[in-house]
Amino acid sequence: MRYLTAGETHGPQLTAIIEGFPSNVTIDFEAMNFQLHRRQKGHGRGRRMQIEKDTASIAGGVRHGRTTGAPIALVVENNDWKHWTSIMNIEEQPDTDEGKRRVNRPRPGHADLNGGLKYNQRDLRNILERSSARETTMRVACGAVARQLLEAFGIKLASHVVRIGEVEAKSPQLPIDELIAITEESPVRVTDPEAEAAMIAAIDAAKADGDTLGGIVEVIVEGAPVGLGSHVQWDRKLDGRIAQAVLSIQAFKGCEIGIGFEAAKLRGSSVHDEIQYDPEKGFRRASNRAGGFEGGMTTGEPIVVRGVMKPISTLYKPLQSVDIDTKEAFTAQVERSDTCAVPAAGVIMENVVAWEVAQAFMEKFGGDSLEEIRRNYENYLKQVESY
Ligand SMILES: Cc1cc2nc3c(=O)[nH]c(=O)nc-3n(C[C@H](O)[C@H](O)[C@H](O)COP(=O)(O)O)c2cc1C
Ligand SMILES: C=C(O[C@@H]1CC(C(=O)O)=C[C@@H](OP(=O)(O)O)[C@H]1O)C(=O)O
Repeated sequence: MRYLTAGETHGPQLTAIIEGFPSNVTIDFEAMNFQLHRRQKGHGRGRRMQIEKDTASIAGGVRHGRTTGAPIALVVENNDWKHWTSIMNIEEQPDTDEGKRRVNRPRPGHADLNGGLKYNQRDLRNILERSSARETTMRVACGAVARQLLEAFGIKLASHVVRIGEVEAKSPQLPIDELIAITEESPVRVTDPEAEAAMIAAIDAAKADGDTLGGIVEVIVEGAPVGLGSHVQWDRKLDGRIAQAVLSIQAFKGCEIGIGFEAAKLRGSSVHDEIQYDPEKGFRRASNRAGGFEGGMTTGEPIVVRGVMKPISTLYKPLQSVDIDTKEAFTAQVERSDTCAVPAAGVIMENVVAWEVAQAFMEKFGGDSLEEIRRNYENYLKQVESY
């Protein structure tokens, strides 16, 4: 199972094609679009999110509400395109820099300069348009389709914000449905009201200073069976693949599985999860500091992944840069921008993790139709139960 995305942030639309998705999965369009809606929320986003009302339409691979096994084509239209039609004109460009809204003063922290040098583009907008996190709309749409397959097997995902700037939220050990219900109501996706107020104040203060903030989000996956991923080859280790997916989200610079970096400080006896056996439930762990992984395979305990997002690179009080034409020192270009997108990024992370788990699920249980996957899955569960 794989997918590719295409499209520019201010172009007409974003597109994705999913290949290898099984047949006979009922697609809940409302649930898919709910994920896109969640991605648009969160305190600290810029004006763009008021312009867009993201909904995905399906242009292939689904008939009468069910997948057919054919590639699934997804489209999200950019409402903002109407304001950018001449600037983004695909066939001919206006002659003036102003008409093109040319970018020639690269923003430190963004893809502008590296992309301009690498692709030999003197208008850095040609880099900006594709490097923008607008692209994550399609990653969320694909993840939202993948999680419908996971849900058919009782696998659920949730996320919450752990940190924004200096403010840390209490990390609750709540049942997953409760975590989902509370975070959905919070403008910064936390369950801790004190931290919520402090995070909102920190975002507002950064905005007032023309500055930005990053943070940490945690994703939890419940219900994944033991044995997704594999120890036998480096690129089959599911924890490694999840880390790659997380680090590929724009502005993500770190990823932890379970207690992650904390493990460096502790002795083995305080890190590893002791093994127990329950005649009813089978093999279990006394704790889950490993975050649901050993040897690149799921243990059957919840998967716990954290991602670190750096502060947004575009500053309304810009940092020092260089004009690529004159080579003179100049302040970086200012584009309309978010102050903090950590809450939205948590939703993105949830959906990219969903994709990786679904892909590993497909590798393990194979099958072209939902029925075939279910047979394989149930047989495997019997094997594990009688082990
Ligand atoms: C949800 C989300 C929203 C973002 N919004 C902005 C933004 O408004 N302005 C900006 O400069 N960067 C924004 N970014 C980050 C940039 O896209 C990212 O820093 C850039 O593509 C360079 O990639 P890198 O930071 O991974 O190296 C956002 C990232 C995410 C995940
Ligand atoms: C459009 C989205 O995020 C954008 C990500 C982004 C960036 O540089 O990554 C810059 C901003 O773009 P714009 O200048 O059009 O407002 C954000 O709004 C989105 O998340 O859908």
